Amino acid sequence: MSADIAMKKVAKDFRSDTITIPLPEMLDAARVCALGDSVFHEDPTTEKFEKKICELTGKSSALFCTSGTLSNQIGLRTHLHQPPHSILCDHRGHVYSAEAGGLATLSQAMVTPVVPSNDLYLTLEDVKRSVILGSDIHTAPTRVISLENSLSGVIFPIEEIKRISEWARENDIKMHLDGARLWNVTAALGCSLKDVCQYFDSVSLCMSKGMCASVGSVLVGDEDFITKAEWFRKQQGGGIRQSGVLTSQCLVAIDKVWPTMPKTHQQAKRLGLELLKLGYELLVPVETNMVWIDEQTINIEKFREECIKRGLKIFRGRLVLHYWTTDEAVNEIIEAAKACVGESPTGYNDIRPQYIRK
Ligand SMILES: Cc1ncc(COP(=O)(O)O)c(C=O)c1O
Ligand SMILES: C[C@@H](O)[C@H](N)C(=O)O
Repeated sequence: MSADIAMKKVAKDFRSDTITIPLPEMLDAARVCALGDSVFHEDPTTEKFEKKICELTGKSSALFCTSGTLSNQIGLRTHLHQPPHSILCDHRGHVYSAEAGGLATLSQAMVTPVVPSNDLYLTLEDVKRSVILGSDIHTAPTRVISLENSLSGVIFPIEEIKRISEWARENDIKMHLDGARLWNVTAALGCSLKDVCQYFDSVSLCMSKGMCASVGSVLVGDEDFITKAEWFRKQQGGGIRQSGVLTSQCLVAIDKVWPTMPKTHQQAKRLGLELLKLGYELLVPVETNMVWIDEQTINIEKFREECIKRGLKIFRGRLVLHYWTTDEAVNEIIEAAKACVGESPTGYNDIRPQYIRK
């Protein structure tokens, strides 16, 4: 498939930002980048990328990983030692709901999934209500609090992160952030990655979603943490060789894609507003690149049909916008929604992305 055809296809794909394709400049960079064996730390491009990520996040070490699942799971495993232990996270959290049970197998960890009382993000009060402290032999004490930012496209307020982080540190609990879309959050807030990462012992950032690289994520933390995480990466088969063909794309993404995210967010806000004008409701506010239609206010099957007619791809009520989304595609999905006005709603809301493929 030619690049032009690929770009036209992805422009109309609202299923996820995982479907994004590399920019031509990324593939050009991959073709000419310096290469070496990155298991021996001899791939100059990957060393350069990891150094750049350290500068941006304020962490002393970084580790390129081939997926967000890998970076999350080895990050959480690295914080853990001898079971019984548990991880506290949002009940919708990807580390818990969509990483194939990795916490149970690789980390032998129990999970405390918490429903946020505000339906948007966890508060310190939510955490305190569910955290497991002490050493009662009936329990698996909480060793890590794992947050996600953004989650369902919603920004986790930094003030609340600060409150949770300060309390966690007082109680000797580690903080991990699944920052798969932290690029979107910082672009929306106009803040730095450091501003958010400072409250966490480890952060996983995805390069293959809104950032458009074909593969990859990166885990950051202090030197001892990343040294141990690299061990688990190797154990899980993630020690790859000339990774410069991938990290060269990631370096271009930082310069060429990250700065365009406010435009994507504006497109999402416009789409959300037009849907509200048509009488539909949204499950969460549009704060970054996701629009969640409340499926109890739309005939989701009719909507899917109208999208297919227009060559648009969706799963269900979650609509995800990205670098390749065009204004024309946004106009077309609005027209598809318009064609459903008056149809009796039939949907239900499953807010876990991996279950919205039906
Ligand atoms: C919030 C979040 N974290 C982690 C991941 C995992 O990333 P990957 O698909 O690269 O394993 C995803 C989705 O892919 C995600 O949406
Ligand atoms: C489905 C899930 O794994 C993916 N990260 C998405 O949000 O589309």
